[in-house]
Amino acid sequence: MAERIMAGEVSSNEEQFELSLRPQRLTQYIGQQQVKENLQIFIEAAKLRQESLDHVLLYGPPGLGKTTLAAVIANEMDVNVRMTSGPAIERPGDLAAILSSLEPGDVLFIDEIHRLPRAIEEVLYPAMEDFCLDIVVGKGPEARSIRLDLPPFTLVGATTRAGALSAPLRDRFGVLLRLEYYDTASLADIVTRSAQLFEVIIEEIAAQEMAKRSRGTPRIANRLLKRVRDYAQVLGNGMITEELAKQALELLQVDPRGLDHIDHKLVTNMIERFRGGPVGLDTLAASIGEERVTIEDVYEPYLMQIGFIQRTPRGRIVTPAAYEHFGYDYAQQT
Ligand SMILES: Nc1ncnc2c1ncn2[C@@H]1O[C@H](COP(=O)(O)OP(=O)(O)OP(=O)(O)O)[C@@H](O)[C@H]1O
Ligand SMILES: [Mg+2]
Repeated sequence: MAERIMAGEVSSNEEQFELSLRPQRLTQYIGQQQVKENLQIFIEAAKLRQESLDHVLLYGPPGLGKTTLAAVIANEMDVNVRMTSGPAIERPGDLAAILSSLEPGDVLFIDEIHRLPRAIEEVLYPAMEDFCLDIVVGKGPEARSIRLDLPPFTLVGATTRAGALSAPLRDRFGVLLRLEYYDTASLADIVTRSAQLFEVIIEEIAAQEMAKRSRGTPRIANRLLKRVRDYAQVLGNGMITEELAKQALELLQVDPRGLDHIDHKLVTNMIERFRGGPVGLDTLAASIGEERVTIEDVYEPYLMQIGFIQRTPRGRIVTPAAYEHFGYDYAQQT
């Protein structure tokens, strides 16, 4: 399947590209004002006390900058960051090895922390709480548990679904930060900053046009910039003007609200075949030939975020705003 441009998730060949655009310090990290203000205070306080920063849980939809922020936190604390993810840690010993290799104050970043197996989570509890590891040595009646001290460290966990985290794990984080979708102004700043890093000249209106279509997500904004830059080099003189940006975005089939052909298919299907709903998730999934979870986790959240689809006890419904956007007459359907 072709990679979807408007997906919030990272695509397979994108990591190097993203790395080159990552802000390093809090001042370069655009938007998320409240998150930054809180972090600034906690970081400063920890530094004053010469302690490690409290454990931090970052949660929010994909592509909003959780991984980036974890690295920024380490930079601001002047420590190293060690990056891993829930699915990558298979045995308790893997985690023990990582923990015991940390330097005092280091940041351990665990992405997709909700996917950590339970047995491994249990190794984390004493590590987070008392900076120690409980290790069982020997077998059978000879077995005994010994306690190993760890250097103080900061666990930064990231998840797209805070609700999927077990309560005991969630409770061990001192700082919970929820990343929000970005507003257009912040996204335009991100596009402009990235363009500078690429050494591409971009008109402010063009940056705004791209920002509006980025679904509140920096990852998508940077991805659109990359594509539009290609058009600018091939069709223009390399400069991204308003005119060129609009033309390129049209060729990429991204509409003015950041919706693509998949969103289009989902909503128009609901309008044409189900009179705008209510329609149950399973029925909807079958009608467009998709998995139920894909609709729930990937297609639907942004459409709900902009108020085009609503969830009701009897199923999903299409709102008047969506009728208008896709050129349907709402009055005629009801
Ligand atoms: N606040 C920001 N300012 C500037 N650029 C940002 C910001 N947040 C994210 N980005 C850019 O967006 C891209 C995606 O960010 P990142 O990989 O940190 O997202 P994520 O939340 O970890 O996503 P995922 O949930 O998929 O792991 C990166 O290339 C990063 O440079
Ligand atoms: Mg990430």
